[in-house]
Amino acid sequence: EQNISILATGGTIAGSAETQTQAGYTSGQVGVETLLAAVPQLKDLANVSGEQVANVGSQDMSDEIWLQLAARVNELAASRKVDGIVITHGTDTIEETAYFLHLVVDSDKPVVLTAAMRPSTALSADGPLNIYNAVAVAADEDASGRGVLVVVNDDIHGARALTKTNPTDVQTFQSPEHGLIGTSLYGVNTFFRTPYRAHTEDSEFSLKGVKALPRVDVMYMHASFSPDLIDSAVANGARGLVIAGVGNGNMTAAAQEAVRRAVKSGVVVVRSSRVYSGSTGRNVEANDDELGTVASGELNPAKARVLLKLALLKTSDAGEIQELFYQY
Ligand SMILES: NC(=O)C[C@H](N)C(=O)O
Repeated sequence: EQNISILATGGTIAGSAETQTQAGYTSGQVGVETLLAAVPQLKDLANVSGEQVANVGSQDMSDEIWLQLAARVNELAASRKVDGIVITHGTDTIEETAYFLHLVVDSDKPVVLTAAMRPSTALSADGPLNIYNAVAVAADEDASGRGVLVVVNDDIHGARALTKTNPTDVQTFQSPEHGLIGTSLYGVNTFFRTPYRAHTEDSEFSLKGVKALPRVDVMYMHASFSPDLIDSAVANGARGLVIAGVGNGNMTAAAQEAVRRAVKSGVVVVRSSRVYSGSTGRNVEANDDELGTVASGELNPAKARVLLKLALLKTSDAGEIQELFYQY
């Protein structure tokens, strides 16, 4: 029998409300033992054990929790007694945590995140079956080597691809560029593909000796953007900035001037897009060669921020960081 460790971090999956039928609720209320007790069928899949790492709504996910979680995942994955790991998480930032772990976990054992859109107390709560499927994927040898996965609503997503698309819909997650890694139907898994970019064992990123991550801020572009926000982020210690640009990572002329100032002061600026899908290309409308900026490719602003934080642990050279954005 496979041994699966479950690390709980909070989220709606651990949320609770006063009644079964209300929209309002609080995330991160219920402990890991209660989550597991709601799915007694897990014993048919694997030998599971639970640990509470945090209990927050994932809007409060932080660098500190990421570092703690990554260290624990790497420790468990290195143990011969652990075959796979499941992490319960909020949906709001699951794509960031999943991509972070995708880059810093040094193991080919399955690491599977799961979540829910309805709190644990709701009518037709989606958490229990999601946990069941996540454990089934984590216990599946065929899941190994596919990077960090997110199992929700019968779908198996890759960490790099998935994004949340709706604030309330149970079917909120999509992988718009490359589609699903597979499906899990009542614990029966089908795999379609393996992510093609480098990850986990092949990733060059390591958190050994890292006590804190560099500050990277996201600037959301729109008509009449206030460029002083960029200067302010730099003055307050940002080492990197991600522009959530309009269209192909575009920004106002005044924002470009502020970006030039930021780059001149040694801050690395990545251009991504506020558009839901597609790729922000180098030198398309904005001239990255001339601005000294980096194009994010398919990474949305939140994920570009994750990669930039890790890249800045290695280098502040925009050219080298562009290469990392092509590779990961
Ligand atoms: N559905 C959810 O999990 C949303 C919640 N705010 C969270 O991310 O923790």
